[in-house]
Amino acid sequence: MEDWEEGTTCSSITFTCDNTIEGTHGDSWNTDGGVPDRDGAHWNITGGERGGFRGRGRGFGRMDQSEMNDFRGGIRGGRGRGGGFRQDFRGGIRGGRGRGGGFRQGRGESTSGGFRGGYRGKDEEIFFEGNNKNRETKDVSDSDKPRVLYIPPALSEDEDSVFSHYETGINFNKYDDITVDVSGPNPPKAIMTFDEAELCETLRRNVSKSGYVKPTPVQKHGIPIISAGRDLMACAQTGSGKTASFLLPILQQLMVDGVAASCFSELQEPEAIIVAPTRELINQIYLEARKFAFGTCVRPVVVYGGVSTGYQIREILKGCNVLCGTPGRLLDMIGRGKVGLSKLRYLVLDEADRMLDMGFEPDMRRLVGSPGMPPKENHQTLMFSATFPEDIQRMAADFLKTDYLFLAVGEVGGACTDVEQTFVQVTKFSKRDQLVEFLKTTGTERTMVFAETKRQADFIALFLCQEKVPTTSIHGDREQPEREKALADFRSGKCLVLVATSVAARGLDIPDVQHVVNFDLPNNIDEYVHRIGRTGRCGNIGRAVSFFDPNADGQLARSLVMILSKAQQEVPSWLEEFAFTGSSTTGFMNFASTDSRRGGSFQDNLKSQPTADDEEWE
Ligand SMILES: Nc1ncnc2c1ncn2[C@@H]1O[C@H](COP(=O)(O)OP(=O)(O)OP(=O)(O)O)[C@@H](O)[C@H]1O
Repeated sequence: MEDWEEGTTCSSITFTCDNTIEGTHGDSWNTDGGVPDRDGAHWNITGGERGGFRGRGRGFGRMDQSEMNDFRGGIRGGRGRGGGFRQDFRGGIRGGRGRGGGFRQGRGESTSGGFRGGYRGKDEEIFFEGNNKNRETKDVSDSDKPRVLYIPPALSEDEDSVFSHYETGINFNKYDDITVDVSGPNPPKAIMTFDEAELCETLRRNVSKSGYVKPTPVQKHGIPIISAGRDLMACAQTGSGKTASFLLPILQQLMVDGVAASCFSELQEPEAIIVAPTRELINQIYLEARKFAFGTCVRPVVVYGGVSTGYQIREILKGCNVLCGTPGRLLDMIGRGKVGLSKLRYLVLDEADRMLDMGFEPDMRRLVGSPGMPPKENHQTLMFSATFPEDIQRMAADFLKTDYLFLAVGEVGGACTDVEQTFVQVTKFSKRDQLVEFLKTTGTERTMVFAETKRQADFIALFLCQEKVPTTSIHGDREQPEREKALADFRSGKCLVLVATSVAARGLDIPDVQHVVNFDLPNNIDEYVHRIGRTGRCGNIGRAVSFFDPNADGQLARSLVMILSKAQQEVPSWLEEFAFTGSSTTGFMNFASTDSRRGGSFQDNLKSQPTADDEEWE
């Protein structure tokens, strides 16, 4: 058995609203007396003296407001290991997390007042432990990466499930009115219909089975640009079909060239690599690729953290033409010699501005500098996002041929105009009540609630469960099976509310999300644009409600006013006043008006704002 081969799979846990958490291995998550850590020790979560969140027997719903809102100072404890949502709804909550990456705190250290500087975890693999029998016995210093055993459930091959999709909305045809600007030398002519794309028969059929009748603007322009062999930086609003705009021309070309997956090689050399910043997003892109490639000989594969490496290697070795991955796992596969780059023809960066900001840029440089990677002149590089700050555009040019095309559909970095944005002025102590009030108005409609931190997300989820709102949560401290289950429960409607950190802000395409609530506003405007873009997708109408706390969110006010005005939405007078007379005059307006090669932007301050969280992205 090779080093990467792992035998055991783990089961998922259940996160329910009846104040219980169940592990399917029979683990109890009752924190009475503390949560066992990986060494079998217990850390105390009950001691007020040690900053403990006084948990036992105390319902979250019965906390007073200052505790709820000030829990940052009141939670302590390192992170134990073991799968499951280490939280006791009766009051306990886990604290800091002991993992290899970033600047995270070690096990057993207090999170209160701790430095949360880990931008993203590098050593992303987590040993998912259902019980002690599965525990990794390797010396931690030898491998601080505990082995991941999780294998995702097998995907259905049933056509109905492969092609399941949601309907386009009433504003789908309004996409045609959006101004499109293509800059750069000799752009090819746009197509107006999918017929003009001259797709192979199977691809054409798959497009039609996906419910696509006519292309969106980014598809009308993006497809011929990619088919013409050009490099591309494309910016189009959230939910407007960027994924198909790169998948279709890539698959089309691979099919024309007769590319077919082969399992007769220990080294797989994909023709296309697609990278995205989060596990859920790359998995979604993979599912789209699998859908469009259905019934063809082109085989997409996905690799991302939190899943058994051995399982993913076996998947790659079955044949791999289009490899979708988060950067860490992708580089790992290349480093292990399972993936070769010499046949690479397409490199796609989805959420490209995120992939090139300070969190992922080194990995992207490592990827393009990997042995065997053809020089940029010999492959196409394609970048997509709804936001493209100028400084990132300039840096992105390093990865592109000099004659790349810049495609701007509507305002670069603008919010989706189908999302009605409202703002409620709050204090940090009134947010919880405001959220409950708001959720009373949404009935059975699906809502995503964004919180600043993982702990905040847990607290809100827990609180809403106590309020009998079926809620789940997704963030970087949840193990992969939990993350996948949370998304599945939200997608299926089992949970009407998904509380999330920024890990779910970009790209996720979940049907019928009618509302987004910014319980905490993000600290940069691009993230705001992506978050509210989880609703109002593909011509559907959505609503975003943001809690604006002047004490915390002042620096965002000017950018918000700009975003609202550009989306032709009403700007609350108090927000405008605050933006231009208050303390926010140094605010960032971190979006470009156009192709950076033309100059002239709305950027007051060109610094790209990193996402200020300690989130585990990939
Ligand atoms: N031409 C089309 N006709 C009908 N539906 C489409 C079309 N193009 C895309 N869609 C659907 O629209 C939804 C949004 O597409 P997609 O996820 O690619 O958006 P996006 O632009 O990448 O968004 P984000 O910026 O949030 O990542 C998906 O469900 C997709 O299947």
